[in-house]
Amino acid sequence: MNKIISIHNLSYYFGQGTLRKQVLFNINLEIYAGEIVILTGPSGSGKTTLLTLVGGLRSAQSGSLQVLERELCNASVEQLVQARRHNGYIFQAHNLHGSLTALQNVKMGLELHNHIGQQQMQTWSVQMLEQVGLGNRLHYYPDQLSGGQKQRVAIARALVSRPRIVLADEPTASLDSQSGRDVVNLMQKLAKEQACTILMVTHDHRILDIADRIVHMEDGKLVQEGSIQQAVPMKKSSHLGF
Ligand SMILES: Nc1ncnc2c1ncn2[C@@H]1O[C@H](COP(=O)(O)OP(=O)(O)OP(=O)(O)O)[C@@H](O)[C@H]1O
Repeated sequence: MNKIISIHNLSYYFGQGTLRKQVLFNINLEIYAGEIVILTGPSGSGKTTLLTLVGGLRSAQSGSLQVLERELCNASVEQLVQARRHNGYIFQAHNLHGSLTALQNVKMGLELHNHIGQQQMQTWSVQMLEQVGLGNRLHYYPDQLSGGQKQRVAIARALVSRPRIVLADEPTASLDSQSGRDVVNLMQKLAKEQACTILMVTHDHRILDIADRIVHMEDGKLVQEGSIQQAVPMKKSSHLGF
């Protein structure tokens, strides 16, 4: 299988000088093309930090983090911007622009891709909103949509550029149980159709079954497989990429 993300002895520190604090310790993990990997663990264990490093939203100081064969550890700002072009992001708060319609928000997902013409952007964005069941809400503003609908717009925005990797941080946290289930089912379906890899942070045990693999973090470290099985009920087998 094709390795999409390859992490070796990765450590991360926040702050400088006497305020410097290590939050990730020697992380080792491999993620393959088309996998859905869920990161779980207690609050403060480093899940979001790891997700943002993989997403090129910050750069790690030590070890190796290769995403699509690019080294992101100690990467420059420009290298991180380049790396982000291949990613779609979905966050807990949908982060839609309140002054833009659903369609305009989805088009923003194509903003970095300047080789795509206006007409193409329009067509792809409409098609993507139709795929998430919002073809009849193209011109609605976020305020006029339910929580689940807003999150579906966020999914459409993340996937419209057909990213190789989708990074999701607590995508169901603000949703009721049914909307949360609908949202992850949709992510799973679209990701499989587009053959993209998903790395998702969640505390929501109701959605763990969509994972091909569950990775558990504690105190900035990935913990062993045995501990994962004790920590979270799983419907599918899991293993760490050590
Ligand atoms: N910008 C920051 N500056 C300094 N420390 C930070 C910063 N962001 C996070 N931390 C610290 O890094 C550690 C890991 O935080 P992180 O947000 O990655 O954990 P998490 O597992 O995602 O937690 P949660 O489930 O609550 O979101 C925590 O101790 C946190 O306080």
